[in-house]
Amino acid sequence: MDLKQKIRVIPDYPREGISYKDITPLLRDGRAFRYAVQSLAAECKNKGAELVVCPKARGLMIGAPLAYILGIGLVVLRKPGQLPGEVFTWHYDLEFGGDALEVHRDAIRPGQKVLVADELLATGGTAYNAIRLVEELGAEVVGAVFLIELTGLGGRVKLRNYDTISLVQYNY
Ligand SMILES: O=P(O)(O)OC[C@H]1O[C@H](OP(=O)(O)OP(=O)(O)O)[C@H](O)[C@@H]1O
Ligand SMILES: Nc1ncnc2[nH]cnc12
Repeated sequence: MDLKQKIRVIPDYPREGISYKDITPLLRDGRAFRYAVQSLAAECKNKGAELVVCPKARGLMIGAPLAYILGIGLVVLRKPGQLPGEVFTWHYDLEFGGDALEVHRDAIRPGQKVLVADELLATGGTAYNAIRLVEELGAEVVGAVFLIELTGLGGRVKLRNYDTISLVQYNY
């Protein structure tokens, strides 16, 4: 199945120069959605992962069904202030200002094998910091998995120490 046909490219959104990859048409096509997640699951089923960890909103749309198919747990990294229990906060710098990801302190255990999953890899800043957070808690990242990769933006180089998988590629 050609998944690119199910991804809508919107020029100059959310601002001029950005070529936005909109996955909502793929998500609402049941066959395409299932094919995409099953394909990702097939790529990472032999990694021995015990947990899928995904950053925030859109990562969850891929991370949750991936964890379900693999039969392993799911942990979501949230923006600060959105989790009710005791949290671990990972602060990081982005090109334009700072950001942070938060996780329940007891959600990721030392030594656990983790797949980091997101819907899109661009500069790799988000995935890299998700990985750093996971490692800070003593777990091991066995792969980074994405529905879409923007190959010209350097994400794969930033994640060069990790096995990086993507299903659909665009230059930017
Ligand atoms: O590789 P990067 O340059 O870090 O870009 C990729 C990230 O950008 C988007 O998230 P966004 O920050 O828009 O937040 P969202 O989770 O609310 O979708 C996307 O879901 C990735 O997480
Ligand atoms: N071009 C893009 N389209 C959709 N989401 C993104 N996140 C970062 N870059 C993106």
